[in-house]
Amino acid sequence: MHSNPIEALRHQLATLCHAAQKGVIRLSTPCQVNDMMGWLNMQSVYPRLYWQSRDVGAVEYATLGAVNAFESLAALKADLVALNDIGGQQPDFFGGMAFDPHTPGWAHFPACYFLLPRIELKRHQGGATLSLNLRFDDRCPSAEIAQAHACLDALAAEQPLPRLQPLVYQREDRPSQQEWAAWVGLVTNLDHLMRTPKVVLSRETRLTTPQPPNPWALLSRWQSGAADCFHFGVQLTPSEAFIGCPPEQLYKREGRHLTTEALAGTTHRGRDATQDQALAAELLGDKKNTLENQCVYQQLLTQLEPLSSQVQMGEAHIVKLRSVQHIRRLIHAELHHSVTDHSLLSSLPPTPAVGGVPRESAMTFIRQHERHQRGWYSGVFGRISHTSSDLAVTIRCAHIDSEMIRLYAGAGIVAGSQPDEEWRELDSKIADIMSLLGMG
Ligand SMILES: C=C(O[C@@H]1C=C(C(=O)O)C=C[C@H]1O)C(=O)O
Ligand SMILES: [Mg+2]
Repeated sequence: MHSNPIEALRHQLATLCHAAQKGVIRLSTPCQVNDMMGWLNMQSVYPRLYWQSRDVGAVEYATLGAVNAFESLAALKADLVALNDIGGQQPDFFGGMAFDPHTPGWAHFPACYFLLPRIELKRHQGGATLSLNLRFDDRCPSAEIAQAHACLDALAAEQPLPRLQPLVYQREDRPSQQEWAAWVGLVTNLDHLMRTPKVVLSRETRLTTPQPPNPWALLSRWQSGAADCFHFGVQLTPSEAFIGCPPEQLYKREGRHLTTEALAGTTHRGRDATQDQALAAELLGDKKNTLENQCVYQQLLTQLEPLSSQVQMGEAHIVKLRSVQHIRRLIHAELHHSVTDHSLLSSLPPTPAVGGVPRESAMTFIRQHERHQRGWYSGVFGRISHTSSDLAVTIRCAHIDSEMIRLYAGAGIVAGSQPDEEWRELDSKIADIMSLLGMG
């Protein structure tokens, strides 16, 4: 990126008459960028965050710093209401949530964390825009302006991402395959199935390595092979990153209109088109996989019913990803006027795509058995604003720190689940990222 956009923002900031300002002020300028992650990787301001939704040609966001950060949905909601009362442009908030706020998660990841970025680089079909957010509330306005100046001064030029090197690592799975088989046995025990028809069990795969890869270089490669997925990355601090390419939407809200989906039920990809289609047809007709999907849509319909004036569900169809295929059903709803992102995020996650049915007894099983910390795996990540919100379920993801990469995968255990098949399903869910790590 050239220095002119930064100059342009400096100029706007210098001529801003802050005495007359209230709420969030956004200064923007057009700019040029080649590689959003190549830009992000060079910056020294944290948090560094990347988000791109799943739709074709979806806007890409790369953000730096935080004007505000919220560690509870209630605090975020209060702020959205306050800003809307002031009027004017309504900003985007970015962030995520852990799978289970009631168990200890990852050390530096709060159970809920959404931020209003200081700097936002946005790439859309027509080009790119660099924006600077300022906030005029009870804080000292001149300190706010000084901080904004300091942030602009810290911006560095984009550079190509480093090359990925083939990774040398030691692998350790938690649970082991043997423990996994025992858990699947417990969940598929008839008595247990009567009370808890589905539990999504998960595995943490630790890859210990002397030199972990650059998370942005890895995400960039991963993204290029995962076109039909969401793409996200976040570094709250320099030493840790959480990245992923999830195929699953938690929900998208445009005004009162909500779109969500039941994505569950899995098979692998075929060797050729004929085998691939045969596997897809088999998946759609399979009893165990149909049940996995049904558990998800039934629960979503039940939860949306009191929040909506109308709920509709589409036909079951197949989603083909690089290494797996899934069953999906889309759901549309018209939300009642009182329903906010706070209400949606308080009721929908964790969906039975990552938790189970009934939710509480599935969670109890998971809390009693899983010894790894899921943290933000199988949680939520995305963008929230007054007018529209867009959130993914954080599956197909990796946590990277200075010593290891942690990969996560889960599988819905229902009547008919076989331990070895479900274990293989876990492996196919991490196959994309494993091949990138091996290849360098
Ligand atoms: C839990 C994950 O995926 C979920 C489980 C699936 C299944 O068991 O068939 C399929 C998609 C998701 O609902 C994961 O990828 O980690
Ligand atoms: Mg499954």
